[in-house]
Amino acid sequence: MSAVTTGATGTAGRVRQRHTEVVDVHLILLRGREVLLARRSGTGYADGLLHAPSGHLEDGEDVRAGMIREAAEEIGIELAPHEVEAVVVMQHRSPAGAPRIGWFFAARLAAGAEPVNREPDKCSGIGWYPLDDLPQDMVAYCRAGLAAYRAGVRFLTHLHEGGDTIAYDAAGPDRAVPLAPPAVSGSPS
Ligand SMILES: Nc1nc2c([nH]c(=O)n2[C@H]2C[C@H](O)[C@@H](COP(=O)(O)OP(=O)(O)OP(=O)(O)O)O2)c(=O)[nH]1
Repeated sequence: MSAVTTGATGTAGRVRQRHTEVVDVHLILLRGREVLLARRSGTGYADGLLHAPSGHLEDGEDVRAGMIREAAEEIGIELAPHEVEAVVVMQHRSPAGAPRIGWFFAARLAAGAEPVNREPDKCSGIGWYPLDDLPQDMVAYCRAGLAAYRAGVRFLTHLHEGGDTIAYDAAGPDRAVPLAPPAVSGSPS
């Protein structure tokens, strides 16, 4: 059996470009019914907006290891593998960007642990916000990811169209499209 390579010629002689996507990971760190959010600053993407602690997967990294690495790098929280649970997978796209695969992991703040802003050059501050009453000044897809988590929706797309804003806009179109019924009805514990 021959290997299929990017740019392989299809049966009709058409060159099929294999699609690739960046993978990013997002932490839903919970303290009771509050979630930790970080205000982006000086990064060139979504600056001024609240976002979950997050980052890009590195080459060869598994998604859970990437989440654990980002949590330590960005907020100084050391998580064991059994402490993080994959809760939402979302294909998302910025208004001017390419689609990405975003994984969201939930974790509970351990007793005695205290997150700190480890990347003040990229983040102007971190804080706790009510999961049931999320702030408006957020990255829209991230807010949709948290709302999906609350609703028990595990899989969704959130694909902006040109002209949308990266920021959540309560009056704008809702780009969240669930791909399966909620796994659990009601709020997660
Ligand atoms: N930097 C960047 N992040 C984006 C874009 N679109 C988009 O959804 N994101 C998301 C993915 C991640 O959740 C988050 C990026 O976090 P980050 O800038 O802290 O990434 P990182 O820690 O991996 O750092 P780096 O790879 O950029 O050096 O924002 C984009 O165009 N640029």
